[in-house]
Amino acid sequence: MQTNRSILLRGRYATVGDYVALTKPRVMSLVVFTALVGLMVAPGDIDPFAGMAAILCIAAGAGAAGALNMWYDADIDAVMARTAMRPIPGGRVSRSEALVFGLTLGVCAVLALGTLLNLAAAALLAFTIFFYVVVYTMWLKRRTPQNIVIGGAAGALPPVIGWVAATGNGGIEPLILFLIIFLWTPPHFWALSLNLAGEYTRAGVPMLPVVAGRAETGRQILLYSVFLALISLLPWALGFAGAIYGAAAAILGAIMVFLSSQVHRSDDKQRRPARRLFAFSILYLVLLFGVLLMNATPYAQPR
Ligand code: HEM
Ligand SMILES: CC(C)=CCC/C(C)=C/CC/C(C)=C/COP(=O)(O)OP(=O)(O)O
Repeated sequence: MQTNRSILLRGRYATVGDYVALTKPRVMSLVVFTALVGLMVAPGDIDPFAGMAAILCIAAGAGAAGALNMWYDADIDAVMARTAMRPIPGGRVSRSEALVFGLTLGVCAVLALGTLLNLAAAALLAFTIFFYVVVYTMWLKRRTPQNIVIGGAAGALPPVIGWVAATGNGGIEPLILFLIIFLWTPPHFWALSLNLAGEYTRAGVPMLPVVAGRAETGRQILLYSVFLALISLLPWALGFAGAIYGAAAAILGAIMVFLSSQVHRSDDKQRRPARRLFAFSILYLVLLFGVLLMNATPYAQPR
C-alpha cells in the first residue's frame, strides 16, 4: 500500500540524498565495518592512507552494488511497503540514472582499488559486486528460496577483500571471517522476512517463509545459528584471537541460539521473537567483529 508521503514525494527532483539512498547506506555501513576488521587484523602494518583508500573503494563498490540492485529490483520494490519509498519507485530517480550511477561508481571503485592497493583485491571487489547484482539479484532472488543462502556469499566477502587489500594474499583467517558472515546471513534475513511473508508473496519473491512456511524457516534459522555459534569460536580456537574474543563469541552465540529457538517455537500470531532476532543479529555482528578487532592476536605471535 502506498503512503501519503510517497504520493507527495513522487515526481520531485532527485537530491544528493536520493543518490545516497541508492547506495543502501545503513546496510553498507556494517558491510564496510566488516571489511575494515579484515583489513586491520591482517598481518603487517598497512600504510594508513592506503588503508583508508581501500575502505573508501570497498564502500563505493558496496554502494554501487546497492544502486544496481535497486535498478534491477525497481518493480518489486514498488510493490512492498518497506521499499516503495526508494528513489526509483518514488519517481525521483529514473532506472537509467540509477544504472549509470551504479556502473560508474562500481567501475571507479574497482579501478581505484587496483591502482592504489593491488589487483587481487580489485578482482575480488569486482567479483563481489557481480555476485550480488547478477547472481543474487538478477538470477537467484526471484527463482529459489535458497536465494539468500547462496547470494549471502557476496555479503560475506568484504572482510576477505579487506584482508587481501592489506596483504595481497588470502589465508585461513579471512576464510573463517567469510564463514561467520555466510552462516549469519540466513538467521539475519529470514528473521526479517518471517514477518514480511505477505509482502514477498505479493511481490512474487520466493523467500523461504513464503515457500516452506514458518515452522521450516524457524527450524533452518535455528540450525544456522547453532553452526554460526560454533564457527564463531574458531578465531579463538585457532589462536588468531584471544580469550576475550572467545568469551564474547560464546556469549553472543548463546544469545543468538536462544533467540532463534524462540523464533522456532513461535506461531504465526507472535511477531516479536522474529523482530527481536533480526535486531539482535545486527548487534551480534557489530559486537563480534568489534571485539575481534580489539582482541586479535598479533599475527607473528600465535597464542
Ligand atoms: C543476501 C544477504 C542479505 C539480505 C537478503 C539482507 C536483507 C536485509 C533487509 C531486507 C534489510 C531490511 C532493512 C533495509 O531495507 O535496509 C536488512 C537490514 C540490514 N542488514 Fe541485511 N541482508 C543481507 C546481508 C547483510 C550483510 C552481509 C550485512 C552486513 C554485514 C547486513 C546488514 C544489515 C543492516 C545493518 C541492516 C539494518 C539497516 C537499517 O537499520 O535499516 N545485511 N538486511
Ligand atoms: C563490497 C560489496 C559489493 C558488498 C555487497 C555486500 C552485500 C551483498 C550486501 C547484501 C546486503 C543486502 C542489502 C541485501 C539486501 O537484499 P535485497 O536486495 O533482497 O533487499 P532489499 O529488498 O532491501 O532490496
